[in-house]
Amino acid sequence: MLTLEAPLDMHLHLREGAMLQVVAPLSAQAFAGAVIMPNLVPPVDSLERLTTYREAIEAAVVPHRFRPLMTLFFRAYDRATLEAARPAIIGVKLYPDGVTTNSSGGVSDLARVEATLALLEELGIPLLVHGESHGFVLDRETEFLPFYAHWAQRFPRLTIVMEHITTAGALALLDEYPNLAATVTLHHLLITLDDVAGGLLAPHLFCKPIAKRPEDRAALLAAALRTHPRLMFGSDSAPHPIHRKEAAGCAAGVFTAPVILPMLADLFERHEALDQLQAFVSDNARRIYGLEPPTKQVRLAREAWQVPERYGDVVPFAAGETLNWQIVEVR
Ligand SMILES: NC(=O)N[C@@H](CC(=O)O)C(=O)O
Ligand SMILES: [Zn+2]
Ligand SMILES: [Zn+2]
Repeated sequence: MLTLEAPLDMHLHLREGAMLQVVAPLSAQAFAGAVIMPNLVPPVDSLERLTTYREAIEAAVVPHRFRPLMTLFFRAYDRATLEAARPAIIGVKLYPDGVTTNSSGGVSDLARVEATLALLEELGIPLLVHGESHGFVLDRETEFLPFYAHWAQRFPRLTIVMEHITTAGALALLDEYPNLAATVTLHHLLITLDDVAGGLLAPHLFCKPIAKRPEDRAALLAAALRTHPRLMFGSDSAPHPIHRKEAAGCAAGVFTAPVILPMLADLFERHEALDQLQAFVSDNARRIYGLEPPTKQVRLAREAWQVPERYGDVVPFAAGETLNWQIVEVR
């Protein structure tokens, strides 16, 4: 038996409409809260849109106790806009233009964001970043690291979260600047590029940033298992309908929401690190963001269950596989 207090998913895509209705309850059952990504079409870039979206999420998760921690899509907002939004958001999410799903209209010139970063620093609003360049696909995260380093230095009181890191290099950067934090996904602790493209092409494992080399995975896993104090769990669960995944031109995103806590329990158990899971899935995030999540105890037991092949028209990670752990009680 394993009990987790207020697990948090610090990077989550819930979408809108029918998809929201299918996926939101899955996260809301298992987690006390989640950081909700703003890359809708059009993006969540005003307080009005954000409020409407939060209300749609709250309606979709009834009766679960679940706090959506909202983010605004990065724009060159003025001070008044950020001050008004501050009580309603956990941070502002920066996407370089076109680097990932629904990121068009993101930042096209990273040299021109600094006035906004200065405002975020002054107002105490964290900056969350999809940190990839437009370079060669395996080098994109590495090529972005100098921007993180530069901003961390230039804005020492700004909390900068490197979202879904996939490389040993990004992890190393964490130790250089105390105002950097990072999220890591479940799938990047488990798979490498070989799982995506080394055999038959696996569209349901295709995501941005793409899974990297075995040594990157090993470094990420080691940091998660010993729970690096500035590393948080963020699933980046990113559902797409099956016709967008099993297609010429496969959409990027892995849908892990239904399997996260059982698979994390299994992974941490296999590495004799179950005692570290609480810090990784909750305590670190609470400390880094200064969060007080709703109380929620999630109990898992070592009982086998089979992952469904589909949730609506979305194929989950580990579809059809039998997992060793399952959630047995939520209080
Ligand atoms: N990770 C992904 O591959 N896709 C995400 C966007 C993102 O987080 O970059 C999505 O919204 O589908
Ligand atoms: Zn991203
Ligand atoms: Zn994401």
